[in-house]
Parts: sequence; C-alpha cells; structure tokens
Amino acid sequence: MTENVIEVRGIKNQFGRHVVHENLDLDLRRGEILGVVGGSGTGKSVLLRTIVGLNRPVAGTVRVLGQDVSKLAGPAREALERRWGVLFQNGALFSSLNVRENVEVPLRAVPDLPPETRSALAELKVSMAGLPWIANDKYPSDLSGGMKKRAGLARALALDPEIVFLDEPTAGLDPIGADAFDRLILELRDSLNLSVFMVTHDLDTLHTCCDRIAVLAEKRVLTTGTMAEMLEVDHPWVHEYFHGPRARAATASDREGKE
Ligand SMILES: Nc1ncnc2c1ncn2[C@@H]1O[C@H](COP(=O)(O)OP(=O)(O)OP(=O)(O)O)[C@@H](O)[C@H]1O
Repeated sequence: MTENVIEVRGIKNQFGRHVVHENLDLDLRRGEILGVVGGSGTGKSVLLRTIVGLNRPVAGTVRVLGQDVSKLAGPAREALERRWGVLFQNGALFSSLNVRENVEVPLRAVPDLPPETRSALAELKVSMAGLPWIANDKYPSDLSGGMKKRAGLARALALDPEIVFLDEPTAGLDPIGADAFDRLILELRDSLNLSVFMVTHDLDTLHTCCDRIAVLAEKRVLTTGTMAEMLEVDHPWVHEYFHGPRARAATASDREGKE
C-alpha cells in the first residue's frame, strides 16, 4: 500500500468571519507530485501554510511523516521541519545575501557543520537546481525571475528534504523557462525520491509533472485524481478549468511534445 507522507483531516481555517476551509481532507502519497488547483482565493496558499505549520487551523489535524504538526514544539518540531523544504511564490530570498549564503541559511541549523562544508553543500544544491557556478556569488537583485526560483529551490533542497512544497513555481516565467522548471522538478523527484506538494495555476505543469491533482472548491478538496479523471468530473468550475481554451492549448502542446 502507498504510504501517505501528508494526511490532512477535517481542517477548518477561518479569518474573522471568513471561512476559507471547512472539513478539508487531503493526502500526499510518498513519491508523487500532487498539483493543487482552485480559483483565486480558494485557499491554496493557506492550505500550504497550514501544512507547514505557519497557519494554525481552527479545527482538524495535519500529520506530516506520521507526526501531528500541531502537537510538536521545540527540537522535535525543528527535526520535522528539516524533513521538508518550501519554495515560496517569489523565492523569498534574503536580498542582503548572495545565492550561496541564502542556501546556507537552513544549513546553519545543522550542528557542528564546518563553514567550508556548509558552503560546499550550498554550492552543490545551487548546481542541482540548474544554476551555473557564477550564480553563487550573485545577489537576488541581479537574478532573473527564473534564476530566483531556482535559487529558492536550491534553498528548499538544502537539508535533503523528503517533501518539497512549491507555491506556484512557474508563475511569472516565460513558457520556455516554465517548461525547463517543470522538467527540473520531475528530474529531482526521480533522483531524490521527493514527494511534491505543488500549488499551481499552470495547466502545462499539471500535464507535464503531476501524478494527481487536487481541486479546491466549496471550502474543501472537492475532488482528487489523475488528469484523465479530472476531465470526467461533472462540476462547473472543474469542467471549465480542464476543458476551457487554455486547457485545450495545454493538451495540444503536451501531445506535440510527445510526438
Ligand atoms: N492571514 C490572513 N488573514 C486574513 N485573511 C487571510 C489571511 N491569509 C489568507 N487570507 C484570506 O484567505 C483566502 C485564501 O487566500 P489564499 O492566498 O490561500 O488563496 P489562493 O487560493 O492561494 O489564491 P490565489 O490563487 O489568488 O493566490 C483569501 O480570501 C485571503 O484574503
């Protein structure tokens, strides 16, 4: 049986009187790339933040790698956090640090790691994220959007995580850059045995990368399944999303790519 690395059960998120999630359930299976989609404001980012413990839900539980996130504190909590990496939407790099130093930030939590080893490990992750050697010494302001994403990804990979969270990784990238990023995610998943939770609006990414898709609507995960299964879902938003003009273009380009 496939092991779940994330189990979200009965989550409720509410800000003031605004209920964002109610009774939301979701699983991430080990080794899969799960694409999380939904209309603007359906709470995709809030869900990601809830799973990594940056947002405390009003009700429900989140288990990551078998542990209840809300019940952990101190060193146990830090130990669990070291088993995942997050790429936030804009890369969330420290502007005063160069790329190598940004990637070194999570590595500073590792006790007794000599500075030269830390630096070498950071450079390895930078290269795994597909950046050239010279990028190590560049500051975020000198990087293109695609390079910033890759630097953010290198930092997410710094501690050899089992799970990677990606918040709209291809947003703002041109189609060629987005396609290259999709392929990088696939390669890294395969070579590092990652499980990937990816919030995305990008239909090409869903086609190229995702094993399963979860649709957020009506305050919960309305449905999950493969792309083929999504095409059969009889719900107005899901139908419009997966059968609309952009979906047709993505399907066509996917087919061309495979010919
Ligand atoms: N800290 C907060 N305080 C109050 N409201 C919040 C907070 N965080 C999120 N929200 C609200 O929760 C809702 C969901 O936000 P979220 O950013 O998760 O949506 P999303 O699905 O990721 O949207 P988009 O696709 O536009 O990025 C929005 O209405 C947002 O205003």
